[in-house]
Amino acid sequence: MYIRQSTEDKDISPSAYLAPGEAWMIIAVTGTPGVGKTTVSKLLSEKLGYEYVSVKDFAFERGIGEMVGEELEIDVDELAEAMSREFHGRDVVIDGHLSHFVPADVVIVLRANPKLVVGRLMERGYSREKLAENVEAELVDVILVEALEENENVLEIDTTGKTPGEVVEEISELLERGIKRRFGIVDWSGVYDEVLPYLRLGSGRM
Ligand SMILES: Nc1ncnc2c1ncn2[C@@H]1O[C@H](COP(=O)(O)OP(=O)(O)O)[C@@H](O)[C@H]1O
Repeated sequence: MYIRQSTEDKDISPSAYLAPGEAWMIIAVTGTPGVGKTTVSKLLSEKLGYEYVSVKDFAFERGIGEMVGEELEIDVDELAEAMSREFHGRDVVIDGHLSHFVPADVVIVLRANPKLVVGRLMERGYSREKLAENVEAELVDVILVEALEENENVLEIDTTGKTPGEVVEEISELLERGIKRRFGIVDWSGVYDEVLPYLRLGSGRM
């Protein structure tokens, strides 16, 4: 199991997100599929008056990546380059589980109890394998760890038991307070047994 680092909660002024002279802000919203990225990103962009951009649509429209079966496999370097170029000088909320690979002023990592992720992905008709892959990823903090490797400014938000509006309020408040880095706020080890039947090791295929 992933060994959690201690929570950091640093108070820094809001302007610390932006380099001197920059008046725009790029916010990346990432997380495991099903945690609520699209719902929260759209609401957040409305509240802030920012543009909303979906990584998937952006990549598809510009021919970044290639179709593998029914899925678009996105080249993250190409994505990061194209987004940096296009979003220079614009206020944007980027929605997608690859958004943390794009240069952003802050990365919001949404988290949700893996039990919720199971329910939402089953509803979407995910295959057993894709379901397992994603529930495991949420359980052991895969996206959070990647985001921390990619960006200094990472805010982890637990959406469990909250409405999308409450999540957006929490994000706005952290941004207003100028909090640049906060993580280590969830621990899913307690629900491991309950989601075990949905994991790859639970199906004897490890
Ligand atoms: N606090 C919350 N934040 C975001 N989504 C939530 C929340 N509570 C329930 N939901 C629901 O969870 C689902 C998340 O779907 P979606 O936003 O498409 O996730 P993702 O983009 O991460 O795959 C939606 O049906 C949404 O209404």
